[in-house]
Amino acid sequence: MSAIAVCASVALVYLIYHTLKIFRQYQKARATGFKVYVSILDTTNPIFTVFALPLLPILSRILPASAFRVIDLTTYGVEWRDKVVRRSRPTPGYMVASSSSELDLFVEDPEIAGAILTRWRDFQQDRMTFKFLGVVGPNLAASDGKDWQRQRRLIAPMLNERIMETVWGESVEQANEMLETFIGKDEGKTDGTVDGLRRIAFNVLQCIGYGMPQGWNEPAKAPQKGHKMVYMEALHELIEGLIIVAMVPAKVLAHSWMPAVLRRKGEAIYEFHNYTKELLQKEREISANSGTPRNNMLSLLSSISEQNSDSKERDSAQKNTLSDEEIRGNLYQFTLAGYDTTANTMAYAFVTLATLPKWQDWIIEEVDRVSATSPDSSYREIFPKLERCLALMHEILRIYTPVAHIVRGCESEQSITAGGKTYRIPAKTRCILSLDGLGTQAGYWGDNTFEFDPTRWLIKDKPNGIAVPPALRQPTKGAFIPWSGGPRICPGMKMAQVEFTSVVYSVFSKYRVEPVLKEGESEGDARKRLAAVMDDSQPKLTLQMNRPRDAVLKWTKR
Ligand code: HEM
Repeated sequence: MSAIAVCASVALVYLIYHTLKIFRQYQKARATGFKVYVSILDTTNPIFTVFALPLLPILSRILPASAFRVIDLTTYGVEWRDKVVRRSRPTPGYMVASSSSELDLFVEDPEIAGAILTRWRDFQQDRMTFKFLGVVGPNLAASDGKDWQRQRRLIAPMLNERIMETVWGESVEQANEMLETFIGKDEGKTDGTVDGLRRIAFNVLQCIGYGMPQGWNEPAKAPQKGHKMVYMEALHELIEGLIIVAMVPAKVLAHSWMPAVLRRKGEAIYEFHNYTKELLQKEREISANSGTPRNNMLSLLSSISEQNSDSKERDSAQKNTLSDEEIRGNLYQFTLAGYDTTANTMAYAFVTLATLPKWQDWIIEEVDRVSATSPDSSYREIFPKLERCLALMHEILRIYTPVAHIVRGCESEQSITAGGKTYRIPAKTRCILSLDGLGTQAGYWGDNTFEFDPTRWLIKDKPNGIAVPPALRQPTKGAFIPWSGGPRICPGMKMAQVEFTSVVYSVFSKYRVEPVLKEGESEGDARKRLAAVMDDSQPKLTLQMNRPRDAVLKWTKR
C-alpha cells in the first residue's frame, strides 16, 4: 500500500469516528427537548474559544448565512453581538452537539437559569473557571463543595458595613481628585475618563484589600529592595494577562528567552508570591501588637490563618481557618473579581450620561435633592437615599452586562421544570447561562427592552417616599443576574453598589459632562458617535469598549 493510501485510510477512519461521535452527541441533545445545533468543531476546546472569535468576520463573508449562524451561536460573546443588532436567540435555550465529550446548553430562560444557580450541588463551578481563577492559589471562586462552603462562610461576611464606609470615603476622594485633574487641563476636555475610572476601581480595591491607599494622582512608587516591581504592579500584570498566565507555566513565562512583555507576566507570578508572604508576615506582627485586625481584607484574612489556630478540625467545611495559599489566592481573586466589573460599569454609565443629557439631569435632580436634605455627606446618610443612582447602575448592568455568562457543569443527569415542561439535561453538560441575554429578553422586559430607561427599576406608589435602604424593583428570579444568584451570588455586590453610587454622587454634585464636538459636527451627531463607541465593545474578561479613548468628553463645573 502506498503512503498516500495509508494516510487516506487513516483520515477516513478518523472521519468516521468523528462523525459517529457527533451523531451520538446529537441524539443525546435531541432527547432534551431544546433546539439543537451541530458543530463539526469541538466548542468546549479552549483553542476554539481563543481562535473562533477573531475569525468570525472572515467566516461571515465566506460561509452561507445559516452555517455561519451556527458558529456565531457557539462562539464566546454571541449575546453581546446579538444585542447590538437587536436579535434574540432561541428560547428557552439551545444545545450544541459537537465532537466534544461534553454537550453545551446555552440557557436563555430565567426559570431554568434560576434553578441551575440555586442547585449548586447538582450544577458545579466550571473546571475551566477553576483554571483561570485559581492561577496563584486556591480561592472562593475556584473552589467547590466543602472547600467552597468554608471559604464562603469565612470570607463573605468580611465585606461588612465598616468596609462599606471605607469604600464610600475612598471612592469620593478618588472621584474628586480625578475631576479636579480633568477640569484643570485643556478646558475640561479629556479622552481619559474610561482609564480614569479604571484607576479609581483599582485604587479602591488596593485600599480595601491591603490598607494601602494610593491617591488618584500619586506617582507610582519604586519597587522595594530585592523586587523587580511593586506589589500592585505585579497584581495588575496578572489580572491584565489572565489568559496567558493561566495557560503558560510561570517557569516558562519568566524564562530569559521570552519576549519582555511575557517575561514580565512570569516575573509577576513570583513577585506576587513573595510579596504576599512578606505582607502576611508584616500583618501578623502588627496584629500581634494591636490584638485586633485592621479594616482591610489582608488583615481580616490573616486573622483567620491556620497558622494562628490550634484547631484539629479535619472536615474542610467545619474548619474556621484558611491556609496561606488560600489567603494569597483570595487576595488576588478579590481584586480580579472587583476590578474590571466595577470599572467598566462606571465607564458605560458616564459615557451613557454624556450621550443622554435628559438622564443626566434626572440624576443631578436626585443628587441636589439628597445633598440639600442631608446634614452630612457620610455613607450612612447619603447611600440609602440614592435610589436613582442605583437604578442607573442596574440599567447599565442590564444593557452592558459585564460578565457575559456563567458556566456550570453537571456530572450526572438532571431534570429541570420550567414553563410547565420538564427538561432532561444529560450528564456532562456545560450549562452556559446567558446573563447578557436574560437581561434583555423581550418576553420578560417588554418591547422597550433595548431602550435605556432607568425608571423601569423604580417602585412606583411607594407609601412614604424613599425606602431605606434604596429599594428597587425585584425582577423574576433568574431574569436579572449580573451578580449571579443563589448561594454563589457575588459577595462584592454591595461594595460595587457603594463605589458606583458614591462616584456618581460626588461627580454630579459639582460637574456636568458632554461629548466634545468634532469640527462641523452637531450635538446630535456627536452623541450618536459616542453611542457607537459603546456599541463597539467586546466581552473579554468583562465587556469593555474597544476604543475607550474615542470617548472624548468635556467636563464643566455646574
Ligand atoms: C459591578 C460589579 C460586579 C459584578 C457585575 C460582579 C459579578 C460577579 C459574578 C457574575 C460572579 C460569578 C458568581 C457565580 O459563579 O455564580 C461573581 C463572583 C464573585 N465576585 Fe463579583 N462582581 C462585581 C464586583 C465584585 C467586587 C467589588 C468584589 C469584591 C471586592 C467581587 C467579588 C467576587 C467574588 C469573591 C466572587 C466569587 C464568589 C463565589 O464563587 O462564591 N465582585 N461576581
